[in-house]
Amino acid sequence: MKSSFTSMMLSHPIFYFFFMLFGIILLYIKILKPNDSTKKQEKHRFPPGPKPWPIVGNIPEMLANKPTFRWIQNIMNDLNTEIACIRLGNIHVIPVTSPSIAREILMKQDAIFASRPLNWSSEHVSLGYLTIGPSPFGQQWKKMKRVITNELASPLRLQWLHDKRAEEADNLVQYMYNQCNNGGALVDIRLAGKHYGGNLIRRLLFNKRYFGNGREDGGPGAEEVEHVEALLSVLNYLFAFSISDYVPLMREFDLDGQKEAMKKAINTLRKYHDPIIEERIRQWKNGIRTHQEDWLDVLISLKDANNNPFLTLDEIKAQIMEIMMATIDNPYNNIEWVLAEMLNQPKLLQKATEELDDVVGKERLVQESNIPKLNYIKACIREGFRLHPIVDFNIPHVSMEDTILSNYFIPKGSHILIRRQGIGQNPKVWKDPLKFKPERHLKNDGSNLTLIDPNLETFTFGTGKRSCPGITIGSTMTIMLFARLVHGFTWTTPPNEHIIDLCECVGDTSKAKPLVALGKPRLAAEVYHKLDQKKNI
Ligand code: HEM
Repeated sequence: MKSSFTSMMLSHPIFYFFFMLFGIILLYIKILKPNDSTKKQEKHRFPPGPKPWPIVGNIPEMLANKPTFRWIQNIMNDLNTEIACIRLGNIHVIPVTSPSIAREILMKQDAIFASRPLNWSSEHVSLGYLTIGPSPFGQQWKKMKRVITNELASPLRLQWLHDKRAEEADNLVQYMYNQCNNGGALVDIRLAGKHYGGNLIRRLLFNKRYFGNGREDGGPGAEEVEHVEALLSVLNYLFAFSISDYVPLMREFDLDGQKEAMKKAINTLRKYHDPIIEERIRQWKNGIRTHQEDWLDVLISLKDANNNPFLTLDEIKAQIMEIMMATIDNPYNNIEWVLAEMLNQPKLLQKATEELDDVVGKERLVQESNIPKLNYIKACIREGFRLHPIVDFNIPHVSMEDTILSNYFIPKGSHILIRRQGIGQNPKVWKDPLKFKPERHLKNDGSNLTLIDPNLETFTFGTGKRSCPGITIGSTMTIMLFARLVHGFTWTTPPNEHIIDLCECVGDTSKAKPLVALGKPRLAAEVYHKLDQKKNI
């Protein structure tokens, strides 16, 4: 009875009608019916940008218009837009110059935009995404972020490292004094700033300033010059718009020569770092070392729940290289620009000096404990970060799902490039955006100023999940570097230069010519001589 009913139904035309209808519905749901992403895309357009070619997108224009960051700046200026879309291969690259869109990315939609792009250079430098900066959002990033935030850069740990920082701030003054104590001399400020940063970070990580024999006058030896240049060179090649990052078929090739140059710089760094790290691990294993003295000791001593080392050798090596790189570039670039701008407006320099004399006096050197009272000094540094960040593009963020940003469709996998300089010089946000005016950062109530800008109108450290974990140490270093230079010495333009040339490099946002200024000691001679005595203790 049952089977005759089934066969009757199967032979009935209505069955075929419903069968076809069901098939069509399925087809519609699976293929034809727009999914969420297509719906979003239909309602919202991509941000404005140049029309892409099939497959390669805008790569041909990118290759014809080096440096890429200036090409992107020009596209945004021509389109008069604060958000754009440039297709490189099949990747949507989204540059942004508006603080409100940056807040949407890093605050409102932080969970969506908290990843990083996968590419050859970051994979290579992080030994396969073992470190924080270039790692995509995930367990490894969380593990290493906790290590830096809780173990290395916590307030207690930074307090523990105070004397090492003080020692390098003293060394800076002594090195400058040695150069100009005979009635004044021309001093290379960029060199001094770079090596203060290099000395400081080597001191914090390895408890040493010099890899080699060093120099009596406190300046960098050949090894330290090579070390700092290699750090800067690796930074230069990270996220440097290599074609192979956008066209997967090209991954194995080195068309722009970037891979070779980066490998060379990484090998230089490993030549200096690895023997120290390996020897130190041996010392801890053999019980020769039992007392923590620096960040390397802290990293080696971390233990998991079973009392095994928490970090592998590769994790320690890669993370140390990343910390070195993260520390080196921002402080020296900032103070070089700030001093250059202020040499062209000597009244500002005078105001900064007066603040230091009021707060510190002239009988001793400025110390970290003075920082809360140095609001004008901090305003100058903030103004430097606004106008002259070391690179225009922040480290790229990657969208982990399709989303809408400022009413535009942003597909999953897009690379978001928040333009630090674009934000800092945005005329909708800042009056006279190209003028160096520290006063704009001062608060009327005179309360303690910091270098952080929670509104992201100056994009210095970012915010949200991928924000900088080195804010305190980075701020302290930059402030101390600038304050020691201004408090300890008078600075004027070189005799044959009435005005400092403020042109930027074509290839990046650094000052085209290194700043050289005429320096003279301005404190009592005993203040500098005391440093000599300390050294001899
Ligand atoms: C004045 C000095 C510094 C400035 C201006 C600065 C700025 C920044 C910025 C803008 C970012 C990217 C934020 C984002 O992607 O949205 C960043 C990330 C980072 N910074 Fe700094 N930084 C400084 C010093 C340091 C120092 C001293 C350290 C290490 C102790 C450090 C470690 C890092 C790390 C590990 C990241 C990656 C964070 C992540 O991807 O989760 N930075 N920094």
